[in-house]
Amino acid sequence: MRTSAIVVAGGSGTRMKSGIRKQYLSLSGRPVLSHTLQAFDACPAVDRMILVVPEGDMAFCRDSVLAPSGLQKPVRLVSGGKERQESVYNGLLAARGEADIVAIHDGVRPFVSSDQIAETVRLASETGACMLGIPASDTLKQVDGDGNVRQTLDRKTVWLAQTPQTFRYDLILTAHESARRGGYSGTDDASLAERMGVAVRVIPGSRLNIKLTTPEDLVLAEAVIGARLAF
Ligand SMILES: Nc1ccn([C@@H]2O[C@H](COP(=O)(O)OP(=O)(O)OP(=O)(O)O)[C@@H](O)[C@H]2O)c(=O)n1
Ligand SMILES: C[C@](O)(CO)[C@H](O)COP(=O)(O)O
Repeated sequence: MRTSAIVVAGGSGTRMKSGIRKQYLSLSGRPVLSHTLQAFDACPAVDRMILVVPEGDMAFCRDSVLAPSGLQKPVRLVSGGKERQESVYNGLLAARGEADIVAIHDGVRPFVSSDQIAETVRLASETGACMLGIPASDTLKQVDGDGNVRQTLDRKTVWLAQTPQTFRYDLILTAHESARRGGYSGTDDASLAERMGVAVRVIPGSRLNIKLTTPEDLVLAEAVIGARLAF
């Protein structure tokens, strides 16, 4: 099965409140995005990559992210959209004809493991859809607009979604096109498949597979890098 990774890095990083887009911030001397791409480059289950970036960043990404990263697999640059869902869709269109399976991943999750990527590919090849997640370990509260607890949720059945979210290509393209026709906007790709009635398999990711979203996440990221260097 031909497998393409679609790494989405077309966002503005508003919540990170940094001078440059968070996907380009330096982690251990390399851009965040370089760490992410190298995890997919090292995964034997992935044949090629599509990197989705803001339209105006193409030359920068080519010269300052891809070139120094020493990637072995082909990477194609594609321009992103206004929302993550549109960026993914642009990546899907670019993968047409080259992929039977697509692993869709946030470019700002640099600590994903190649083994876990491979396992999502293996299972998506069998079932059509597989994603990483972690079971909720904190007590979950539903909170109303006034900041008061409305109810405590049963956390036994709640998992926090991660990426990659990996699908049979035709399945996820159909789901995206259905969402576009229906005006549905989801915060992840699995939700588009779910609304089509697809059973999405969730397998354990890692608490280290963090999404760099706010400045505190950078502190965590440096700690992960430090811990890795220590072992
Ligand atoms: N129009 C967009 C928005 C997001 N993303 C990507 O989707 C991933 C998860 O999105 P998020 O963490 O929300 O990134 P941003 O949208 O950049 O952050 P913010 O919401 O703080 O602006 C990131 O790798 C981001 O670059 C994208 O490719 N295209
Ligand atoms: C796709 C995702 O990472 C799964 O948890 C998450 O939904 C992305 O949300 P964001 O607001 O686009 O970062």
